Amino acid sequence: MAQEPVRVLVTGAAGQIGYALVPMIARGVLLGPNQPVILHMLDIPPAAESLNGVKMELVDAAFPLLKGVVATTDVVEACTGVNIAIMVGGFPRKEGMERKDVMSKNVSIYKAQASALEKHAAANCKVLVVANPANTNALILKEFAPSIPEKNISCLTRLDHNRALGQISERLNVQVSDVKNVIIWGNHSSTQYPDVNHATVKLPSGEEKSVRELVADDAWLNGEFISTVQQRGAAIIKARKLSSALSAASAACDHIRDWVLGTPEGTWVSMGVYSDGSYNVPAGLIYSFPVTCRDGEWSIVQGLSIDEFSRKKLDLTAEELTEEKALAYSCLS
Ligand SMILES: NC(=O)c1ccc[n+]([C@@H]2O[C@H](COP(=O)([O-])OP(=O)(O)OC[C@H]3O[C@@H](n4cnc5c(N)ncnc54)[C@H](O)[C@@H]3O)[C@@H](O)[C@H]2O)c1
Ligand SMILES: O=C(O)C[C@H](O)C(=O)O
Repeated sequence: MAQEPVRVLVTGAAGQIGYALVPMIARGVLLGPNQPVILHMLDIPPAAESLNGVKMELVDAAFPLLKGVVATTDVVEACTGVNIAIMVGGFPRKEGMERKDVMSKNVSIYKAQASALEKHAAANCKVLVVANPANTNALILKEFAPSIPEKNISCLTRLDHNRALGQISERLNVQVSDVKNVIIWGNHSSTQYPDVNHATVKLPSGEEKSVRELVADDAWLNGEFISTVQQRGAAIIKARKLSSALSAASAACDHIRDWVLGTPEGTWVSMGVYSDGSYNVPAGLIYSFPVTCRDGEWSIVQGLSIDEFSRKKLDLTAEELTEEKALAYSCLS
């Protein structure tokens, strides 16, 4: 029997992530090759013509899974009936800025769009915030959409997770698909903590070995590896004069696909989710944790050992998120 189409909202769809993301969604990268989709694309009036151009290209691409396109500058029309909302709309940082420097422009967008989603999205809509500062925008969206369950609101740290996998794969000269269970803790910012203490590599023999053992260079793992992942967004901006787009779009698809369809047995991924106090992270922050997903729900992986070095890093990034929350409220008032 033919499956009902899923309605997927992309805000900021005329921007550069949007341009990379919408064809991925229409090709089945988000929800699999058998799931039809209807795309809802939102942008602001100055971008309306460009948004219409993206719609024309989607029609011209004749994607078999794409059953309809709504391209609009009306937030209510954009949010109506959506099952998945990927919130990319906002302003990116430029070279030399930290992500929280775009806070005052972006948090107000998330306050405004929270109520449209709350009132008009389908029940149980899953929300992924991509726009920076991603954790704090997601928190503001959550606080101004109190009837959306907190388990349905997340932010993107999968890009950082994938960057960490990529760095380990290059260092060990192994396939990226054979590396798993890195963790991004905390904020999608330069205080995030990319942690390899539980990560493994599958060897050609089929045996799984710890990344720390295989790399055998703690100075690199505790130093350059961490700073490379933390600063990768800035390195891309320096090189491209634009922030990451194709890798961000791909990571957004990975995030939603695993959330909806489940993580493979024995594998976890990183998602920014509402803290319940696990690992002594203050409750009430949107913080990146290791999670597994099943039946459309994520759960934080419990019981991982945290050494003293890691503890300090988990706390530092939590402190930054607490400060960002206060800053966000001061921007809104
Ligand atoms: N979390 C991550 O891993 C990650 C990765 C890359 C980029 N980002 C962030 O994603 C955001 C988008 O990046 P980009 O490179 O696509 O930027 P972009 O400037 O190319 O596109 C952003 C789009 O959002 C639109 N927009 C602005 N205000 C809006 C509103 N109120 N409603 C709807 N649309 C609105 C703009 O008109 C523009 O078309 C930035 O904040 C960037 O920093 C996050
Ligand atoms: O770094 C940025 O500002 C863009 C994005 O958050 C990234 O990590 O690439």
